[in-house]
Amino acid sequence: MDLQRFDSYQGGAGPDFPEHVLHKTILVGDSGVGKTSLLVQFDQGKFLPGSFSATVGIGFTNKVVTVDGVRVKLQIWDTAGQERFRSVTHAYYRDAQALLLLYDITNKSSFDNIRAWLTEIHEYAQRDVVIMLLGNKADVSSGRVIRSEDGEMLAREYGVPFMETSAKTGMNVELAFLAIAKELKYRARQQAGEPSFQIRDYIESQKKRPSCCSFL
Ligand SMILES: Nc1nc2c(ncn2[C@@H]2O[C@H](COP(=O)(O)OP(=O)(O)OP(=O)(O)O)[C@@H](O)[C@H]2O)c(=O)[nH]1
Repeated sequence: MDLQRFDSYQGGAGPDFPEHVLHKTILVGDSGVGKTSLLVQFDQGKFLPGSFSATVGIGFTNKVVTVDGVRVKLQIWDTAGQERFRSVTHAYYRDAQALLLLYDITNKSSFDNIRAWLTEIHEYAQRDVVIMLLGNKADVSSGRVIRSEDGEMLAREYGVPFMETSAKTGMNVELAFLAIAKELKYRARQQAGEPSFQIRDYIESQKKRPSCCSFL
């Protein structure tokens, strides 16, 4: 999919947080894992089935989410997963506040490559960047080759939050971005007396698991 710059602001009433600041969030992972589809599902609430058209270059969508009555502006960058675009993508890591790292539960090499992605992220991104690991295409039961437990184990090893998502059904898609927004809001504006926000606990308490797929 060729990307253009397009804005879509949504969100309820409430004070902006912080004023006019866009929180840069980047979607990364191998080609075909579903980065564009995840963003389209989050932004437009739909899934575009059909033949796969790889992203060329990089583009962004602005989106406002309301967390705890506060509007958080996310600027979500969709990157091309193909190797030939890697050097372009690296340049965008530096000022990212959050990275959603995707693999495809039906594609083993996309999971095996997660370690290499994390090495790149640690090399090019800020040290305190929020990283979340997502096992996408959780709606596909018959083609599953990566167990949810394997995703969880890898995420635990790297100390990052994890969940499975489906850009097709929308499962956990909103939650992934909401959790990022909550974490960024918490980091920037912790109120006196406010309990500390634990992103992994939050995700555990909210996430939905695929109703099929416990066979592996
Ligand atoms: N069943 C299913 N198919 C999905 C899901 N997400 C994406 N797909 C399909 O997987 C293919 C690749 O999706 P994209 O969103 O284009 O993948 P991408 O990661 O953006 O790929 P690049 O742009 O090359 O980096 C498309 O045919 C999508 O329809 C999902 O959650 N479930």
